[in-house]
Amino acid sequence: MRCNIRKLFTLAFFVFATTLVILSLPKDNFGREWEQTPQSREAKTSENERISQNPHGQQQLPKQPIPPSLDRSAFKDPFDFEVASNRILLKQLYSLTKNQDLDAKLKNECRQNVTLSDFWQSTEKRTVPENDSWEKFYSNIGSCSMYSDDQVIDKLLEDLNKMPIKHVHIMDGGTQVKFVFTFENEKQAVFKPMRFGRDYESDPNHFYFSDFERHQAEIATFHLDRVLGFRRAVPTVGRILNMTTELFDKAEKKLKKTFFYSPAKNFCFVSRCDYYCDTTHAICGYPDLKEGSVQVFLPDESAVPRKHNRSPYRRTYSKKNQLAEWQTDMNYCKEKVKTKKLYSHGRRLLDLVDLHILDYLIGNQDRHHFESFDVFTSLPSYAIHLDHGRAFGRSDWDDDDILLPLRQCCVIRPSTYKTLIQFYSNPKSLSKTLHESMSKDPAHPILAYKHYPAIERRLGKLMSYLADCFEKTPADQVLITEYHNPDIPEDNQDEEEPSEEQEKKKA
Ligand SMILES: Nc1ncnc2c1ncn2[C@@H]1O[C@H](COP(=O)(O)OP(=O)(O)OP(=O)(O)O)[C@@H](O)[C@H]1O
Ligand SMILES: [Mn+2]
Repeated sequence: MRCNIRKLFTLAFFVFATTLVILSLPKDNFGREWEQTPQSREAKTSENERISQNPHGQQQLPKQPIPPSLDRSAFKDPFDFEVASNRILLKQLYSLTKNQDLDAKLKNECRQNVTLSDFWQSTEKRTVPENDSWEKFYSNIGSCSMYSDDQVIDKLLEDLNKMPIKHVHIMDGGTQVKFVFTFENEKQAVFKPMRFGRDYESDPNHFYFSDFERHQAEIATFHLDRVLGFRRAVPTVGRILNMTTELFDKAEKKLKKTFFYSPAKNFCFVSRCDYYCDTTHAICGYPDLKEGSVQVFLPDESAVPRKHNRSPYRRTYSKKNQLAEWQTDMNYCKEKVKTKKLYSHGRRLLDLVDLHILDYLIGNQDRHHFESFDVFTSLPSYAIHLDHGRAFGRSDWDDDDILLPLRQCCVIRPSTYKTLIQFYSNPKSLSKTLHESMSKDPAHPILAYKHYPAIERRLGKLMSYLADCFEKTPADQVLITEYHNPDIPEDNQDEEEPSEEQEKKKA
């Protein structure tokens, strides 16, 4: 009897101790990480599924989700994280730039801001039509920014989102699936379809040049560009389309042929392009709805020509030689960029820095070229912010190489600096302002909320790189409205470096 009681006690003690041990064990690390970042229900299920199916292997392609704008309840508080600017860094920046009159400087940034219609009127006595929102946008293209009148842009975005579509063509050029929409008024736009949910993170084993395009990155970058005051990105809006009536029925023959019903009875297409236009990567509706980005077509190049320039900060686009010269040589800007005709005098070096600041915030490693309008003959042209389909691929990682133009050249426009420091020091953060702007899009929410803390984190690092520049270079040489290299003669100013087309013709 006594023996049995002792056994019972021992057993009870053992069970109690085991329970205590189990309770005190740390929870699965993946689970904790995911609980920390704000995100949608969609992310939790797809990511947890991915991890449980394949904890250490390659990412699998996630299922195509329903257009999130149809399921707003899935999105919780986007600002469930702390934005803390570094007071010491802020103080350091204020003190290093205390003698700089930013407002006086930024007045010189754009010496002559004219619209295309005013320019043609005064130089050629030509009147530009303004019959619809496309024509209004075209005629208001400026010599210092792509647009200035928000009402014109908002109406254009509304039309891009609502106007009935007349034809759908496969777009030539580029590498991944894109359509050209022709609307009732014969005006056009570029459509990029949604492939994955907003929470999809790029596979870390994929190169930037083989990553999937993301339609939401195009929309979000248009908004961020506007929030940052650049206004050099192409207006882009979200749109949910009916696969049958708006895409299939209006599609050209060679596109129509690629439509099919999947085993799940969803209507899908493959289209034709160089990458990911095959049955395993088919784009499917739910069951007949498809979301995508609609970006206004830039004016036809025969009327408003553009120059296509290869970026000096282009990556290698090669698996074998992965690092470009600029990624290994911190003197690259001084020796190889500031000395080039295109960058030695004028606005272009500052444009390049602005472009890379934007790219850093959005995580875009794919800046191989940039285009600029070749129409304001006597005025310097700006780099158009175009092609952001590969941005917002990772929220957990920052590629500081994207900022090398700033870190090496150490120049920045006073207006850009003013905007950045305002956002960094203000209680109304950059991500909040961006969120507010994107909320106006009919397909909102545009970004998975986990990208908001990523943007704030990157802004903090950007400010710290700026402080490094101010530490090693006098502030008045960093905050400039035009760059001029005293060692390079300025005489042949209008004889610009040949564009890529000219180089190709010569070859
Ligand atoms: N909105 C637009 N209006 C006019 N032309 C455009 C527009 N968007 C893109 N293009 C043209 O189409 C080309 C390809 O577009 P984009 O760069 O977006 O495609 P991509 O598939 O990302 O290409 P790549 O893989 O070469 O980067 C651009 O270089 C540009 O000249
Ligand atoms: Mn691209």
